Amino acid sequence: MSNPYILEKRVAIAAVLRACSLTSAVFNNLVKGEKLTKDDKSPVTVGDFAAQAVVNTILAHSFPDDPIVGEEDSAELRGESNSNIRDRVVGLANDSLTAKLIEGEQPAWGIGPSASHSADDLLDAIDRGNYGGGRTGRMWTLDPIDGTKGFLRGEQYAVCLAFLVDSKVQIGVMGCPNLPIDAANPDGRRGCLFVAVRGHGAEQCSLSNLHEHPIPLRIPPYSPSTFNLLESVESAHSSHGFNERVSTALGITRQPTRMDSQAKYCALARGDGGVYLRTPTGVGYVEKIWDHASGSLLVEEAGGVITDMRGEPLDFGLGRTLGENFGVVAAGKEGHAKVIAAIKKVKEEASK
Ligand SMILES: Nc1ncnc2c1ncn2[C@@H]1O[C@H](COP(=O)(O)O)[C@@H](OP(=O)(O)O)[C@H]1O
Ligand SMILES: [Mg+2]
Ligand SMILES: [Mg+2]
Ligand SMILES: [Mg+2]
Repeated sequence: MSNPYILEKRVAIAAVLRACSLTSAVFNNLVKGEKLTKDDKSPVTVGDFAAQAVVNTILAHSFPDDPIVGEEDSAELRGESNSNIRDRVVGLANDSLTAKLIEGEQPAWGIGPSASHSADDLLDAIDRGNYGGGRTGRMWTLDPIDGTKGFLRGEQYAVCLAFLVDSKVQIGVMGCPNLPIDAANPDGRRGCLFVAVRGHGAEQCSLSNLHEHPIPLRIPPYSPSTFNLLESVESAHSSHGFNERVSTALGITRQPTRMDSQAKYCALARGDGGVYLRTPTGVGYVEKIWDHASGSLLVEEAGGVITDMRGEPLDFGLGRTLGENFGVVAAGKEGHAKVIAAIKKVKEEASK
């Protein structure tokens, strides 16, 4: 069957590419004071706000009735105390939207030299991301910069966009501007785009040239000699201690690969690491759908399995969060079964 969502895929790729150029420019030139701290104490930069404004503006042009669950909102930018940050966000978003069209892009998508927007329009675009989510209908979910802490540290981050119908992810697009194109050559060229379409596979290509070496992604069969953990850099996001016990129970000798953002799903999908393991740290944090939607489809379309730590599927139909889920386990089929068994063993031992 052909992909029924061709336009959605093309627009999503265009939006993520523009957002990646924007975030890369900020990454290379982040000026002190261009970030805020949110109520939950997490950081947000001018790059996060501007990237959400750009992606939501582009989505609104092609799909004006589609709701969006986006991570950021514009409340902090509207007050006079942050007017310098607001001006920078507006400037960045307009620079991105008005950049000249590249092959495959259409002016009707709200981009190109005449697509300048007012500050109010761009703040409103950010707030198009305030949809509460739900079980039925079309919707998008966006993480304009996933791994903001990695972004600020100068490490990995990802622009992540997913399109869902009836709470099932149909398209996942992720841009990883700092990820080496070839994992075997970590000092080589960087910047990858990952695209997954349900029922149509997953592929990686270069962010700078979509025609350059598109690689179909397939998680390789389980192999004890190469299998290791992909986990958060931040120990507050995933329990490094619990992960280590699971690793030991699996007899893994390789060190975990620590990486920020959904770039972990991308690494897994191309066979670079064995399992993405995210284990709750016990502070009652509830996972957000934008942190996993696009990555989950990438893993599935690369032949893998994704569940929580109990082996339950992730449910993207519960609202903006994944609700009562317990972490994330994503791996190839055989590796996934082994990890779920190891988690059970570690939990049983802990309760003795
Ligand atoms: N206590 C916590 N437990 C799990 N995830 C958390 C968390 N606090 C924040 N996060 C999420 O972890 C994401 C980064 O994941 P990772 O650790 O894999 O890089 C953050 O995304 P943002 O950077 O988009 O805010 C944020 O949504
Ligand atoms: Mg954040
Ligand atoms: Mg995130
Ligand atoms: Mg984010």
